[in-house]
This record gives sequence, structure tokens and C-alpha cells, in this order.
Amino acid sequence: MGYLLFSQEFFVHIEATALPDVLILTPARFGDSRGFFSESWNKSRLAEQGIDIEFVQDNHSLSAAKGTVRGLHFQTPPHAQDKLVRCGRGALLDVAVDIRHGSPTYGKWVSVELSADNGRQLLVPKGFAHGFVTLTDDTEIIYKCSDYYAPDCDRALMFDDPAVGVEWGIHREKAIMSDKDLAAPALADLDNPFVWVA
Ligand SMILES: Cc1cn([C@H]2C[C@H](O)[C@@H](COP(=O)(O)OP(=O)(O)O[C@H]3O[C@H](C)C(=O)[C@H](O)[C@H]3O)O2)c(=O)[nH]c1=O
Repeated sequence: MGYLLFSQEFFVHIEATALPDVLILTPARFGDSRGFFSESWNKSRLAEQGIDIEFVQDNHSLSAAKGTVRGLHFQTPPHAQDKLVRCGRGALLDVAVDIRHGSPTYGKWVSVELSADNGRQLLVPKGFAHGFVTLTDDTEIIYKCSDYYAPDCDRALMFDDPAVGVEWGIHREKAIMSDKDLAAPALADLDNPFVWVA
């Protein structure tokens, strides 16, 4: 199994996406005959790169079957969450949708394959709905959140809203989903207070 290797002085590779505030972070992996070591998150090193977020809760979920869709979810203020998402086992297509009213990219989306092998992470800021579809059985997602779970602020957006047009590679008839997600409203009908600030 090949690992993306970096030299010691290189700790995290940061890439832009089509949504300016959504970033792909790839922490360095230091390989040897045993495998690899990686600092999957280092507050100070990210702050040096201008990414200074106070994460307070780590989440971890296992989806047993390929084709599981979780999302699109977000929390409204005062408990909106930034998320830093990675895949601990298997692979998934991670999706972020800009739901900030007035944003130049309102309703636009990006998708990135995150896997245990590629070590990529997606930074999903407040004001973006987040979801994923699993690409393998037994996929585990692990992510940091900048605010605590607040059920009263927890919202869902229809994952296959044609007005958004996310290319999931699966239809709801085949996807494994929660009842909450199957019943989620379209973007136009969403209880969504987010407003873009230039
Ligand atoms: C999110 C969350 C859930 N829970 C409890 C509530 C339910 O009893 C159970 C499953 O919750 P839910 O069905 O909302 O889990 P997911 O469908 O994986 O939701 C998550 O999936 C998408 C991809 C996200 O980005 C969100 O973090 C989150 O909404 O865990 C907690 O106790 N704490 C939490 O922070």
C-alpha cells in the first residue's frame, strides 16, 4: 500500500476547491517499514496557515454498507458548526453545499473522495450543509466540530434536491438512508438563517 510521503518539514498540504471557503487538507504521512505516522490535526500548525478554529467535539460514525448516504446536515446558529472531516476506514464521497443567502456560490456544491488510503480531509465551514455517500462497506468517518451537538439546531437538506444537483452516483431508491434524511426539505423550503458576509 503506497502512502503519500512528505519530508519532515512539510506538515499539511492545503488545496482550494470550487467553493472558496471549503478546503482540502492533506496532513503529511511519515512512512517506514511498519506503515506510517501522521499528525491528523495540529491546531498550531493550521493556525500558522490561517486556519484557526476551536474544535470542541469529535464525531465518529460507521456505515456498514456501501451506498449509505448521511446528510445533507448542518446546525443553525447559535450552534453552527465548522467541520474537519476525514475517513478512518474505507472510502466516501464527501459533499459540501453553500447555503449562505447572498453568497456568490449559493446552492453550489463540491465533492471530494476521502479515504483511509488518501488521508485527505475536507474543511466544511459554518453555513455549508455537509453529507457523504459511502464508497465501500464498513466505512468510518471521523470529524471535528467547532460547536456541540444541539438537536434543536440540527437541520437536514434534501440530498438530491434537483435545484442543487449534487452528483452522488446513487439514487434514493438504492441509497441506505435515515427516515430523517429521506424526508428532508429542498433548499427552497429550508429553515436556513445563514447569510453570506463578504
Ligand atoms: C450528530 C450527532 C448525533 N447524535 C446522536 C443523535 C442520534 O441518536 C444518533 C444518530 O444521529 P444522526 O442520525 O443525526 O447521525 P448522522 O446521520 O450521521 O448525522 C451526521 O451526519 C452528517 C454527515 C453530519 O455532518 C452531521 O455531523 C451529523 O448530522 O446520534 C449525537 O449524540 N451527537 C451528534 O453530534
